[in-house]
Amino acid sequence: MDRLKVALLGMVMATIGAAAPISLMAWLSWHVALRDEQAKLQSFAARVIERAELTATQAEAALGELSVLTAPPCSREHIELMRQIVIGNRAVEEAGYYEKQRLVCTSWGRVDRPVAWGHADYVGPGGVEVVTKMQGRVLNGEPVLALRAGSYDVLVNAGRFADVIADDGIHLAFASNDGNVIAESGARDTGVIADILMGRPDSKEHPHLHAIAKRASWQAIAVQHKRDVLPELRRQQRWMLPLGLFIGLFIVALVTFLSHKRLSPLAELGVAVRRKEFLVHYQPTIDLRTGRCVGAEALVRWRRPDGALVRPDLFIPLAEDSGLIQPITDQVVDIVLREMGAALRADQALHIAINLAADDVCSGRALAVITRTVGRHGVNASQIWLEVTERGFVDADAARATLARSRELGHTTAIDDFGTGYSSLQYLQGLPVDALKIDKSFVATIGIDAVSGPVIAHIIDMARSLQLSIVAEGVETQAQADYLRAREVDFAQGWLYSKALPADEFLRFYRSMQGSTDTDRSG
Ligand SMILES: Nc1nc2c(ncn2[C@@H]2O[C@H](COP(=O)(O)O[C@H]3[C@@H](O)[C@H](n4cnc5c(=O)[nH]c(N)nc54)O[C@@H]3COP(=O)(O)O)[C@@H](O)[C@H]2O)c(=O)[nH]1
Repeated sequence: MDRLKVALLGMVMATIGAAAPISLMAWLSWHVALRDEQAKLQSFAARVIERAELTATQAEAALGELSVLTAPPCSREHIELMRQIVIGNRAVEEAGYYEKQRLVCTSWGRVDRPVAWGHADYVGPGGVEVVTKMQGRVLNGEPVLALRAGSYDVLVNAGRFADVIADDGIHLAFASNDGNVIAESGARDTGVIADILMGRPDSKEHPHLHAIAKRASWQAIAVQHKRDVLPELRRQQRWMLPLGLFIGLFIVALVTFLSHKRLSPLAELGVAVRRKEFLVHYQPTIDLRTGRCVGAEALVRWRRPDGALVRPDLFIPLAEDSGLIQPITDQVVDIVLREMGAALRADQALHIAINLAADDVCSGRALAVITRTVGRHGVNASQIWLEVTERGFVDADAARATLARSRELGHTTAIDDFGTGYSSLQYLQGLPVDALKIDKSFVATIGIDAVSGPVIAHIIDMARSLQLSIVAEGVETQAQADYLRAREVDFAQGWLYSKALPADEFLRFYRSMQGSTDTDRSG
């Protein structure tokens, strides 16, 4: 993914990451507030049911006491006993005595107008009848409910059934299961209880919240307008919104961090390794004696997704520091054998030099990869030169073992950039190497730097005394080439001959030079 896409994706994710937790917390605080208010309504409904049951139990107890009275009906003594029972019972307002289904006397005296034994609305489990709208008997203008058993009834203020102290805005109702409202209390939202009893406010869009508690033939309903949830909502939002903001900021910081990491050169290089974005150019190696191209140095390049070609000195140090160099070496080996396999098989005098990094040399791991790949392509190991810089000798014993092993396998091993590190004659003597590449900084001094000039002569003498082949790098002028040939340096590379070329161009160059000599070239 290119940088623009990563940056865009990062921005989109950061925006979503910031907005999502804040929206989620806003949504959650609303739902938690609704849930809490719903739970509160449920507890009020349950309290109404408990209150109603207590009232009914007390009224039934009064009926039980009335049923065992033995005084002559409606006598002074009987009325007094009824009154005592009413006074001693917190739920009952009045007791009545019936003969032939007509009210004859109550706890307050004889009745002057006849009240009929009306139709019972419900019959409880113990045979107690309930009349919800008692005709003809009213207490202080309030509707009453009668419970009857035997010849007696007791009147209960219907309001007692819903007589629960609730928060402002909560409407409580006590009703029969068939939808007959018996008592209501608290704020009144006209029509809402009827809606609920008819099962209408199921929709989440309904402006009211409600809870129902049921017991036997009764139900209690607690209702509240959703706008009354706002104080609870604000309470929830007081901690949820800052939490959402904090999570949002955390996500933005995380996305920013990951995007930066993803956009870092190292991350890009990691992606390049995974996607195999590397290619190889070949810088021809010229035999200074014959002037012919006898090989090439494989030099890696990184082609980025936008097509730009990145020079190795810009990414090889990063790859070496991060451990990515090993897979890069593997890819270079694979590309070289794929592109040059046929030419190498056709001309066994042709060689390709591959650069090994310090990690490859110390671990020796690259040798196994090279051996496998070379074998797969049917190429002689001797045609693959391995170049090692002096940085590869940090672990001298490991490097020595790798060089010895590569020699056993048949590769030519060369010390690259010779002269720029700490190599000495004594040090070189102990190393199993076959060739020495003189760094281009020394070649550049030929003919112009009187002080450094003798150094290259010294390096050539030293290599000669160790019977090492010599390759001069960075040959840019004919004078340099002449000097090197006069000093019997074996090979040369440099812009005098060619820059590093793509595979097909290198093969053309190599074939074009098969018949030529250095004399031809220098004209
Ligand atoms: N571990 C690996 N290292 C590698 C690999 N491929 C390259 N490298 C190392 O990267 C360094 C830079 O290489 P590059 O940019 O390709 O430069 C090479 C030549 O283009 C340049 N050169 C060649 N001729 C001339 C010249 O006449 N003048 C001049 N100014 N420059 C010239 O020199 C570089 C080759 O250097 P060397 O390797 O020392 O022969 C470089 O250190 C590469 O080693 C890889 O696959 N693995």
